[in-house]
Amino acid sequence: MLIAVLGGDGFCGWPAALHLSDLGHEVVIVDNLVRRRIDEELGAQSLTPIAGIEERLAAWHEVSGQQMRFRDIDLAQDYEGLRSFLDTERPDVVVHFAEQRSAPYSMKSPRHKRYTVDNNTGATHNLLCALVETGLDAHLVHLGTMGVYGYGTAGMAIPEGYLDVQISGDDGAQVDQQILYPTNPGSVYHMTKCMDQQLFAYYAKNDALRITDLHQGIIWGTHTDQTLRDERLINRFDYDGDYGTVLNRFLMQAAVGYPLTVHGTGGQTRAFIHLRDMARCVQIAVENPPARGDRVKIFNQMTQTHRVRDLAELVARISDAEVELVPNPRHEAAENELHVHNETFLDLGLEPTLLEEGLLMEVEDVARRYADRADLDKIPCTSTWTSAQEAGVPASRAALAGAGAPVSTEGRGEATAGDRAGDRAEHPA
Ligand SMILES: O=c1ccn([C@@H]2O[C@H](COP(=O)(O)OP(=O)(O)O[C@H]3O[C@H](CS(=O)(=O)O)[C@@H](O)[C@H](O)[C@H]3O)[C@@H](O)[C@H]2O)c(=O)[nH]1
Repeated sequence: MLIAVLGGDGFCGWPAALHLSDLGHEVVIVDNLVRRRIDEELGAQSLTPIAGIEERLAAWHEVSGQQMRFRDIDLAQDYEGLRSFLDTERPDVVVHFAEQRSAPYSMKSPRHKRYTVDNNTGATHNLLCALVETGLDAHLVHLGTMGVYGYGTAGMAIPEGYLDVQISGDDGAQVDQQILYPTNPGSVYHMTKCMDQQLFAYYAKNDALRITDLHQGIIWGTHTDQTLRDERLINRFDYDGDYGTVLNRFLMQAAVGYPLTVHGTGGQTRAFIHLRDMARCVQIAVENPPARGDRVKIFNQMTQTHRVRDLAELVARISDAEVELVPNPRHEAAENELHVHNETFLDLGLEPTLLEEGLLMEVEDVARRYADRADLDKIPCTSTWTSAQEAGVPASRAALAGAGAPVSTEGRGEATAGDRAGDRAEHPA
């Protein structure tokens, strides 16, 4: 198949593009390279030394014989460029990673909030509009987030996108309905992915576009089989306070002897997935498109749930690092449980990479190897969520945790630990 990978120079986009190319697909990367410019803006570099896009493509050609192509298009700003790209190339599949993906970055200032909304919503809507205008029946696979659901669940597992509800009808009889699970974003970034969901639902209904939305958890890891084949193919490893995700940050912090920065009590429970499972999930989604006229297909793309303080304790155990509880810069529930359905990918053959298997290798191979490139001043999270928070106004606990979710601020350690990879029914945390 001819596959356009939008955002194919980024943390998930690059390894996914390599994986699809390795399978023999013809891959065209579309990217405006803005993530590299944001590195300059923040004065923070990837821990790993990433090559320029042309060098990446040349290296991949050298080691694999596959020729990936690159087009520099800003999807949010250059509708005409995007439309004409789709019209000329006529890809079978469009994988859409081309969004600003950091929650802290999206909360830094009014400029960052507006950029994130304009960029993410603009890119997604331009893409949908251009697919309709060009009459292209390409399968659109979008990288969404588990964060659309909010993280508290009222004693139930989060379904894959849709919720069965019963409401009282006009005549008093119960009416069954299936609705999109109510969104409850925790940052401006996460809010843009909620807005994406509505755009997808509308275009699937109105124009019969074929769309798959992957509700992905937090990525950990850096390598895939492909990125390991040559140092010029190495993937990004973000550790800074804006783009570094929690487990990779802990691994890096352990490698440089920096106390592990647990926000608040560390009672936040989140969904996780290894980078290489992400690439495999994208492949599975590409190979299992919805039919024309189907509703948006939604997969929960996660394999394990973990509580932040449990991750810190695990990393501390294997590395002798210290754990430090720091004030939480975010407006989020201090403690939550998280139960998630993810049967669709497991049924389609995903074999999860377990934290227990990959963790040590990640510490040794990546974090320690490139530790001398670290700038410790970039580690603290300096982006705060609200001015009310700075002024000490308490957060609305119920709203933070999710509609109707009971939130305990006293129940540290009471919830069952969430580490059941491969558990097909659900992943209690
Ligand atoms: O040093 C740190 C960094 C983070 N956290 C905590 O760890 C949790 C996760 O933070 P994160 O930065 O790892 O993840 P998040 O901001 O949610 O965003 C990341 O994970 C999302 C999936 S999910 O979290 O929504 O499932 C993706 O959509 C985003 O693109 C990706 O950047 C939060 O409770 C945060 O307060 C710490 O305790 N210490």
